[in-house]
Amino acid sequence: MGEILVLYYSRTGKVAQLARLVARGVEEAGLSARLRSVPPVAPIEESAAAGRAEAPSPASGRRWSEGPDEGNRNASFLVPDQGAPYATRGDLHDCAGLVLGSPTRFGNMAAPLKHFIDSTAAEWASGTLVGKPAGVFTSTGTMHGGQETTLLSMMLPLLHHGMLIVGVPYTEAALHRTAGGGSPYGASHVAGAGGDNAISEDQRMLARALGRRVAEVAARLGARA
Ligand SMILES: Cc1cc2nc3c(=O)[nH]c(=O)nc-3n(C[C@H](O)[C@H](O)[C@H](O)COP(=O)(O)O)c2cc1C
Repeated sequence: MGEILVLYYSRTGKVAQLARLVARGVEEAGLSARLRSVPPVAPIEESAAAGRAEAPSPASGRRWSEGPDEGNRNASFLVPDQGAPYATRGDLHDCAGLVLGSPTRFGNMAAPLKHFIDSTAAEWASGTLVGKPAGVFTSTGTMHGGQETTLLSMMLPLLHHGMLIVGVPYTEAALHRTAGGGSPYGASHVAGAGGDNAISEDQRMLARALGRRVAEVAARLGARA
């Protein structure tokens, strides 16, 4: 049981890009990453929740790329994310650690991710996630639009689940340098009002550092590749 679940919601692709960077960090630490997303919520939920194809298997040797903007740092992502398959609650049972990502919405996590978390009462009751390491990441439109409140609020349900919260330490040099996203509470990106900002080198390094750190802690707790 050596996989780290990278579970996210993304509407226009920024959090999805961060998720792939986090997954790379997990693999740099020698564990596998399972990338999963959650469906949008809509008044008629069934129509919003059509299935997605199975993910490429990390076991096949494929490394997670950083997504469609590789080589185009100025790409705009104002299109619906076509990201990872939707998570099942079984993914929570399987994982050795969890990294949770959401866009910031009104200073908080987005409803689709909260909706998924609210469906995990059975896992809370049975202690499925107790003692497993967890980290969080987000993307905002603006610099002071609530990255840290979102990251902190995302930790709350993880603490209720008994998870061990892992942040990003200041021994990561990029945390001192970054002029945008990235914080000791987790990885982040400032997308800009139109979503046009590319994920900066420091933000990329910090997203990978978060994935590495969750994986390293999971390994110390007994997870094996
Ligand atoms: C309903 C809604 C609320 C938002 N609230 C905030 C906010 O409070 N602060 C902020 O900086 N950006 C806010 N944004 C912008 C998103 O956080 C930003 O575009 C983010 O990069 C989207 O991530 P995604 O590309 O993964 O969907 C909001 C966007 C929407 C649609």
